[in-house]
Amino acid sequence: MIHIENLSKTFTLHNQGGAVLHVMAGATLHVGRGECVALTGRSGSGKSTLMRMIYGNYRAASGSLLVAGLDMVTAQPRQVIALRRDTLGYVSQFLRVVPRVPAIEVVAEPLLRRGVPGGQARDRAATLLSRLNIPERLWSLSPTTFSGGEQQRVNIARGFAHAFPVMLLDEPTASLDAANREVVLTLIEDAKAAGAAILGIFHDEAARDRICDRRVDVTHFTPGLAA
Ligand SMILES: Nc1ncnc2c1ncn2[C@@H]1O[C@H](COP(=O)(O)OP(=O)(O)OP(=O)(O)O)[C@@H](O)[C@H]1O
Repeated sequence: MIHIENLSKTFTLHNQGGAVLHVMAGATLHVGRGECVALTGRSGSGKSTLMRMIYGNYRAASGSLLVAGLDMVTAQPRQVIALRRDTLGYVSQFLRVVPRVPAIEVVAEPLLRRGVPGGQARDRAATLLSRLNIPERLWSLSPTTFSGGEQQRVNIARGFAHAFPVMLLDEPTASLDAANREVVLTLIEDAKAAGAAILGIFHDEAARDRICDRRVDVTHFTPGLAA
């Protein structure tokens, strides 16, 4: 579902005399259905940059990057939007909170956007919020005032509301307590069992060992650092 061949990335710093940074070269990686792959490598090796290229936030300089058959190097914005609506999910580390939107709507939104009827979407959102131990009295409130951990759990509930065939996870268990960490690991295992292709950054080594089938060390794709 994710096919990456010989991908490279440069950043041009226009505010610093046009300096060009070569941050990635020769990146090659494949993630199939029902597989979970962990990106590893030291800080600054390019894990987040690779995830952002896969999600379509950064454009690669050269090489090939296919997500569910869509070529992300040449894709049009409307194709990327459709891919993100139906096929490619991204659980970022932090919730981007829209003021005044209740938590249950935040979680239901990916389903509503796909045309799932409101009642059904909110039922699914309620199930996830319960599983992630968000007290029901908070569901009708905006997550802006929630604790850091509560916001993270709302973010995870939102990320798993629709069963995306391809998922990117950025430290999904960071700073969760043991009970909620277990819930999240089970959600990931269920998504895998349902055939999702998952790529993630997991500093939680025990979590990585439990759910990931393989590791890819991004340091091998870092110019000047490659082993
Ligand atoms: N928008 C940007 N503009 C310029 N350079 C960038 C940009 N984003 C990332 N970089 C550079 O690309 C390299 C890889 O950064 P990246 O954030 O992908 O590393 P990482 O492996 O995710 O690190 P960490 O584990 O610390 O989060 C770094 O040298 C960083 O400075």
